[in-house]
Formats: sequence, C-alpha cells, structure tokens
Amino acid sequence: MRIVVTGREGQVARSLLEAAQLRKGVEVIAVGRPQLDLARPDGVAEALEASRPDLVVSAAAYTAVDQAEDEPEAAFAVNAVGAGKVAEATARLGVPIIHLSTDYVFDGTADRAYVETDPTAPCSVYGASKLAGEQAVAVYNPRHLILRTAWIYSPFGKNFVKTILRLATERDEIAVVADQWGNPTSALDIADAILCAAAMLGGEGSFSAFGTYHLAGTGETNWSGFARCILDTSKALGGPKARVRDIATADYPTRAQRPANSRLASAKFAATFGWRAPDWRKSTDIVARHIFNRS
Ligand SMILES: NC(=O)C1=CN([C@@H]2O[C@H](COP(=O)(O)OP(=O)(O)OC[C@H]3O[C@@H](n4cnc5c(N)ncnc54)[C@H](OP(=O)(O)O)[C@@H]3O)[C@@H](O)[C@H]2O)C=CC1
Ligand SMILES: Cc1cn([C@H]2C[C@H](O)[C@@H](COP(=O)(O)OP(=O)(O)O[C@H]3O[C@@H](C)C(=O)[C@@H](O)[C@H]3O)O2)c(=O)[nH]c1=O
Repeated sequence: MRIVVTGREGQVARSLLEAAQLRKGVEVIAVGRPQLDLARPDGVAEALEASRPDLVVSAAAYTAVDQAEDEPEAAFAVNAVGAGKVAEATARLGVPIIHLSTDYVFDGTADRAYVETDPTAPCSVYGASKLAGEQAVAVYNPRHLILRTAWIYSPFGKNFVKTILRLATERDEIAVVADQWGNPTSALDIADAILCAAAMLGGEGSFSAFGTYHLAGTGETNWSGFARCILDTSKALGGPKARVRDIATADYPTRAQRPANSRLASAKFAATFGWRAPDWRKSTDIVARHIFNRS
C-alpha cells in the first residue's frame, strides 16, 4: 500500500515516515512545499497524482493558532480551501482520504469529553478554518476518515514539549495555565493509529465506517500538568529542570481564545479500529527519550 502524506516537514508526516519503516507492505511518501502548496490549489491534484497513492493522509495545515487571528484569509485558504482540494483530488483518483482535524472545533463549554456528534462551535480562527476544512473534505470525498486529535507533541517540529524544555534552559520557573483541559497526543501514536486504520481501509473486506472520529491520548490533564510531567521526565533523564507555577488563562493573554475543555472521547475509534492510544504520560516519556536520544 502506498500512502501519500501531505505536510512533509510536520509532526504527523515525519512520525508516519518513521512508523512505516517498521511495517512490511507499506510505503509512505511525504509531499511538501514547493511541490504541494495548499495555498496554490491549482497544483494540488497534479502533485498527488504524480505519487500514485492508494490512500492520502492530509496532515498539512496552517497551525499557528495565534497568528491565524491576524491572517484569517491565509488560514482559511490552507485549512479549508486547500483541504478541500486535496479531498477533491483523492475522489478523482478513487482513493480514500484520512484528514487530520482538531479539538479546537469545540468551544470548550462542555463538562465532559466531547464525542463526535457534539455540536461544533470554534472560538478561534484556526478552529473555524479547520471546521470548514472538515466540511469541505466530507463534501468532496465520501470515503473519508476525519480524525480530530489534540495537543500533538513529538520529537519533530514545534510543539509544547519542546517549548517547555527550551524555557527550562532559560528560567527557573515557568508559569503555565492550569484551567485548560485536554488530552496530550503523541504524533508517534497518531502515526501508529493511522497505519492501523489504513490496513482496514486497504484490506480485502469492503470498509464502510467512513466518517469523523476522535483520536487522542488516553488520560487527561491541563497544560500545567502536562508541563510538570515533561519536566519530571526531563529531570529523570538528566535534561533541563524548572519549577512550574499554575496560572489562570486570564494571566496568560493570547491573540486566540483556546477552549477551557477540549477533552476528546476516543471510544468510537477504539471500537471501530481496535486501537487505543497509550496513557499520555507513557507517550511523553517515549518522546522525551527520543528527544534526549535515550531509548
Ligand atoms: N499540532 C497540534 O497540536 C495539532 C494539530 N492538529 C492537526 O493535525 C495535522 C498535523 O499537525 P502537525 O503535524 O502538528 O502540524 P505541523 O505544524 O507540525 O506541520 C504542518 C505542516 O503543514 C505544512 N503547511 C503549512 N502550510 C502549507 C501550505 N500552504 N502548503 C503545504 N503545506 C503547508 C507545513 O509546512 P512548512 O514546514 O513548509 O511550514 C508543515 O510541514 C494538522 O492538520 C493540524 O491542524 C490537530 C490537533 C492538534
Ligand atoms: C509556552 C506556554 C504556553 N502556555 C499556554 C498557552 C496556551 O493556553 C497553552 C498551549 O500553548 P501553545 O500555544 O503551545 O499551544 P497551541 O498552539 O494552542 O496548541 C494547539 O495547537 C493546535 C495546532 C491544535 O490543534 C490544538 O490541539 C493545540 O495543540 O499553554 C502557558 O501558559 N505558558 C507557557 O509558557
């Protein structure tokens, strides 16, 4: 099976490339700019067709949450129009698409983990652009899996784990919001889940459970709890050390509003694909070891 993933330099694409090295019968080709630029929709179909995919994983996105507030056109061009173009190209090629989306499609007012059927109500431009992308993907290719995930971290690219480790080299104490709750999710786990789902999509039996799924790390925390775990792990591995101080969202003003609760219930994915993410603390340890080069 040949899987083509967009967003070549991104966390999910790089994790997928790594995970596929351990699997027989799966080839992953990552495409990125300039060959595939979602902001230039005319070249998207051509770039995908050239790789002759059996399945496309749509992981490229405009992910700068605060910057998107100042550049809504750019965010929508990539996350909505661009995502739709990718889905349109897959439909034309007659192949399924796995499209990555986000917990930020919710407004965070629920008092429990969100399920797939809960009403969406993004409170940021990024969230709104990703929701528009979900809708475009669903319109253009009915053979889609939309995987809403959250709080991605990995050894690759930019993420919260790397930011906290960097800040710990610069300060003794890091102030982190303790009133936004969610599920930290390792991109290495997402890659594993995608390969598991891909095997079912490409198998002999006709797969029919297309649709939207939540796919996040097992267990929940807030950003402060996540930072504490990162620094405990760092300390144990001989990495940088710092204290974490709990603060409220109001004490950390940002351009974009984030949901206070963006916990995702991933039971539907587990029931359909027989795959459940490890506990987020265990995956944090694995990613930290990868970053510190200790296995
Ligand atoms: N990061 C997170 O915490 C979460 C992410 N998601 C979603 O998961 C998916 C993967 O996220 P993640 O791997 O973390 O993303 P990253 O931010 O690590 O990578 C995104 C990739 O998209 C590429 N990209 C941006 N703009 C364009 C464009 N115009 N044309 C082509 N490529 C472009 C970037 O390219 P370049 O390197 O050239 O800039 C980058 O390689 C995204 O859809 C994201 O919305 C969902 C929940 C949480
Ligand atoms: C670095 C830092 C962040 N924070 C807060 C700000 C914010 O509320 C929260 C997370 O900060 P970040 O800006 O790193 O994360 P953010 O960019 O909001 O992360 C999001 O990215 C997009 C792409 C998604 O789809 C989401 O699932 C989510 O992962 O932590 C602190 O309180 N102290 C700090 O030192």
